[in-house]
Amino acid sequence: MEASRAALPVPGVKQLVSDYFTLTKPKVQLLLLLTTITTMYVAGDPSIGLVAVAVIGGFLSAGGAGAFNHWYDRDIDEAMARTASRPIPAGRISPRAALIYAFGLQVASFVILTVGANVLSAFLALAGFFWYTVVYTLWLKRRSPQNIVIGGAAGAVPPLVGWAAVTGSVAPTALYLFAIIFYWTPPHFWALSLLMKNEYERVGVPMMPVVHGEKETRRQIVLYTLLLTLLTLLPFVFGFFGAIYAVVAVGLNAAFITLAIRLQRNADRASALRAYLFSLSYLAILFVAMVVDAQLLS
Ligand code: HEM
Ligand SMILES: CC(C)=CCC/C(C)=C/CC/C(C)=C/COP(=O)(O)OP(=O)(O)O
Repeated sequence: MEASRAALPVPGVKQLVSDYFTLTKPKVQLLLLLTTITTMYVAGDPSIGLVAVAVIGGFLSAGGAGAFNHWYDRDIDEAMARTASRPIPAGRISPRAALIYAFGLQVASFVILTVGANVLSAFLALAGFFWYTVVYTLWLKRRSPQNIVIGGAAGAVPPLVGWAAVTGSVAPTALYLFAIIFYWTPPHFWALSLLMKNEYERVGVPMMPVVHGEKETRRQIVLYTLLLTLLTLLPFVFGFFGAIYAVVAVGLNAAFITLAIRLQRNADRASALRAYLFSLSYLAILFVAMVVDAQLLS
């Protein structure tokens, strides 16, 4: 017993800090927070202090949700090469500590947003946390190939948090931004899921390519990219944004549709990877274009 305990690696402080940071899914957070910050400048003229509050509050909430996801999925993460070295399956953080950390981060987020911004932004972040933990992670991820369509709504919440922090309300423009991320998520994730199909199949997660096949997944990617195109041009039609947004949106959508159609025709891994990587730039550039447009119009 003593011998096996002695054989376990004892993580140093640096490793531990890095592991707790990893639980928050920091790279995904970069894009989530970009959508929060840009939305705040579309909504109005926030102080740097308010932006900092929204960034910290948003990070803690989404980070708590990410930690919860690491906690619940530790069994399947252990069985997949991509995720086996994550802090919990690798044994560097205990499941109990991760779960306490997850709720601790969400509580901190609620307090910071309530005190530093307003209670509406705090409740919206809490709703995002609930949706990602309960609706996506606990309920849908292992049950339905529609998991990321419905569950993906959590990732679309950050603009609502940003908008509410600035204005104290949720206006139609904020709902449009929510809808854009909602329709962007399926092509973003399904392109990647084509590359991870075998692993998902092995651990029994019913992602689209596992349940309906790769051909149908590629068809759905084209379909959602077309829906996303229609949606991203609507704010322009309704006069929310001007010419700069329109030009950028048309260019981005043309590129995304081209990549989606190429993926459908070529059906190879390189095309799937290209579509996934482009999806990240697509969302970042679109949201930055909104700010440039909104700032120049005002
Ligand atoms: C249910 C919805 C979503 C699912 C299932 C999903 C899934 C994934 C997966 C599996 C990865 C691969 C990288 C990894 O292993 O962590 C990834 C990468 C990424 N996702 Fe998503 N995603 C979703 C929504 C979002 C949203 C809403 C955003 C931001 C607005 C986002 C931003 C990113 C970014 C920035 C990366 C690249 C991270 C890296 O390079 O490691 N995702 N996503
Ligand atoms: C406002 C708020 C609290 C939002 C939270 C939303 C949030 C953290 C979205 C992240 C989306 C994401 C990385 C999903 C991957 O989960 P996965 O379990 O399918 O991927 P994995 O296999 O890499 O763990």
